[in-house]
Amino acid sequence: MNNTTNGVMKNGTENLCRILENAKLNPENAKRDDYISWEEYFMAVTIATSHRSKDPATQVGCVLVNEDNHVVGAGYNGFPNGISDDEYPWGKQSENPLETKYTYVVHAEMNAIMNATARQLKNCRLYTTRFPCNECAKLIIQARIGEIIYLDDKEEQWQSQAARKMFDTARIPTRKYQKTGRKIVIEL
Ligand SMILES: Nc1ccn([C@H]2C[C@H](O)[C@@H](COP(=O)(O)O)O2)c(=O)n1
Ligand SMILES: [Zn+2]
Repeated sequence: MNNTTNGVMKNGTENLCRILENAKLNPENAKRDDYISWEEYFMAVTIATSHRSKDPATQVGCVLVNEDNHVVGAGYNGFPNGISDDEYPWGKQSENPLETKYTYVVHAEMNAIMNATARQLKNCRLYTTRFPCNECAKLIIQARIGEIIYLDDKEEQWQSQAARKMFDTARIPTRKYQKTGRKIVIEL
C-alpha cells in the first residue's frame, strides 16, 4: 500500500486513524483486548516460580522487576547450592535444630536477590507469594528495592511484623496484591 502523500511520509496520526478504521471494518485486524495486565503477569510468574520449591509444606516464589518492567531476578525457597535435598531435612519440628529445614533453607526473596542478573536492584519491585521475613527484609532494604507486592501475609508471625516495622521505617511501600479473579490455564 502506498504510504506517502505527495512524496511525504504520512504522519503517525493518519496511520493510526487508518489502522483503527481498518479494525472497525474488519474485526479480524484488531488486537485482542483480554490480555493479562503487567500486575497479573508478574504475580503469575511469581506463583509459577514457587512451584520449583521442594519444601513439602510451603512453597514461596519471588520475582524482581525493574523500572522497565523487565524481570531481573527470580527465586524460590530451597537449600543452598550443592546441599542435597535428599540428605537434609524438610521437617519442621525437632528438639535438635540441626534436624529442621529452618536451619538450612534459603528463602525465596534471598535467592531472587542473589540470582539477579542486574547488579543494581535500586527501585526494583519485588513480587512475592508470601510477605518477607525480618532476615529477607534486611537484604531487601540494603538492595534499595523500591516496593514489595505480596500475595499472602502471615501477620501473626513476629518475623513478618519485624519486617513490616523495618519497611515502614525505611519508607519502602508494601501492598497486598489485589486478586482480579482472572484465571490462566497452563498445560505443561
Ligand atoms: N517470606 C518467606 C517466608 C518463608 N519462606 C520459606 C522458608 C521455609 O522453606 C518455608 C516456611 O516454612 P513453614 O514454616 O511455612 O512450613 O517458606 C520463604 O522463602 N520466604
Ligand atoms: Zn525470609
